[in-house]
Amino acid sequence: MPQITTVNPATGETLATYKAFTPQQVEAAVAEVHAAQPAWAALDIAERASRVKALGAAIRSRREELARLAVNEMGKPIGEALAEVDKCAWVCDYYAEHGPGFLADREVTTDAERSWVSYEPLGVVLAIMPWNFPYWQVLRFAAPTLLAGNTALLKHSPNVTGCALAIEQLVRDAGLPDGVLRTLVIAEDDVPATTASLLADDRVAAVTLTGSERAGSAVAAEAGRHIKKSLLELGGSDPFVVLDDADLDTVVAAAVKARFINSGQSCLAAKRFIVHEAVVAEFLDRYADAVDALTVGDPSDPGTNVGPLAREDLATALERQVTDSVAMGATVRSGGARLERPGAWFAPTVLADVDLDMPVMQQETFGPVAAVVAVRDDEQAAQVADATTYGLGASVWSADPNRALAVGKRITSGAMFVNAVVASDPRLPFGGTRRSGYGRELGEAGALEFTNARTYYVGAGTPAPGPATE
Ligand SMILES: O=CCCCC(=O)O
Repeated sequence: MPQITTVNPATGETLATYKAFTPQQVEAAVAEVHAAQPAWAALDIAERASRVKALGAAIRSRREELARLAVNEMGKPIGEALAEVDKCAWVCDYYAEHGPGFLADREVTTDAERSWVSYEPLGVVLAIMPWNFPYWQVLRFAAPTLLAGNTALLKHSPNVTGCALAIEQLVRDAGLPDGVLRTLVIAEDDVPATTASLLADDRVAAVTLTGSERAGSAVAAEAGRHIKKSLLELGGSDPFVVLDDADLDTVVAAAVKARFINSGQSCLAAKRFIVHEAVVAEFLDRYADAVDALTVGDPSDPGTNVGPLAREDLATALERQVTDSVAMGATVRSGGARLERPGAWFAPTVLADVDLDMPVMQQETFGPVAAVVAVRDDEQAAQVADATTYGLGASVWSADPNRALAVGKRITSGAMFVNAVVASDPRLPFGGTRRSGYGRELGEAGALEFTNARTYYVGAGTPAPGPATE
């Protein structure tokens, strides 16, 4: 049987080897998760909420250990790994408290004696998840989706197999019934065929995927073939627009955070910095200095700001995007190249003199690379910000929030932030438009996403219940 070997991207050293599931093991997991769903859904929602709350507590109780596992498997700096674990516990608490209200029946006045909408689970949901936030991406799906009475099959990225198995164990430790969530360990080469057969299986009702456009398109096509619901959370090339009245102290600090979180490997990181020409020179000087001051190094050291990329192929792809853009005329203001050390390292990079047709503007850059482009006015800022196939997040910075909003409203995105770094929040819906995907996670929308909004209608002419007449 194929094996999965996890590698520490900071050192290139092997961490662990896992046996991939046999087809029989996959079948057993599907059968278990399918069999568990009706009983789980039949529990009172308050009971399911208390189990989701317990999941949050289980996550908190293993905070350090979980964070270290993510550091080792995908190179996330430890401070960010701890914050990710905390956010997972928060999303469990949030849905345990608010989910029952979101999922409660809603009475609707019609011609009926009584009519209402009930939010009922779809069944088994397949979750295909990425390595970049190995816990958060799973928990933000799982907390509301399980609470709604669904069960889940998790197909995680092979490079974070340890994290994937830890999540399954946490669900067990928290006392959720067996089979509410199972992790499938699938070797990379077997993923397309296994996914296709899972989506063809009548026991699987829906799929959610966070990942690349290529994977999202293939999975959604397969789900569509079988008339199954899909949710796609794909890439992004978020604009960070700086107007000429913005406070540069605030903006420069925010621009560092917005681009270099998770060593630049985030769908909703700002990637294109669109700066008014009146302030672009000063912005660039200060931004390049701030980026040069970042500590790049051992991700297990609390002082580290930027760690390695999660895999060698990611570093190679990023290097190509940078060198091709430089060949087309971009100027390197910071970094600009791989770092010569074992592992998948790329220097925090700022590129100036960027044009719209360069790879760093046309494609998603999944690593620590910021592209800065100058614009002459608000009109051009909005146009350049919107000149992308993506539509995940966007931020606009100005001393005048109304001016920023006027620009922001002309940009297509799932989230528009003014004078704040784009970030997901359990209380607010999260998701994309255009090639960033569709569907919403988090907030009330996330609680309802994998439910059947079922209409109940009891006609006005319904005879009152009473003894049967002959
Ligand atoms: O790649 C996507 C990252 C999403 C991170 C978040 O939800 O905060």
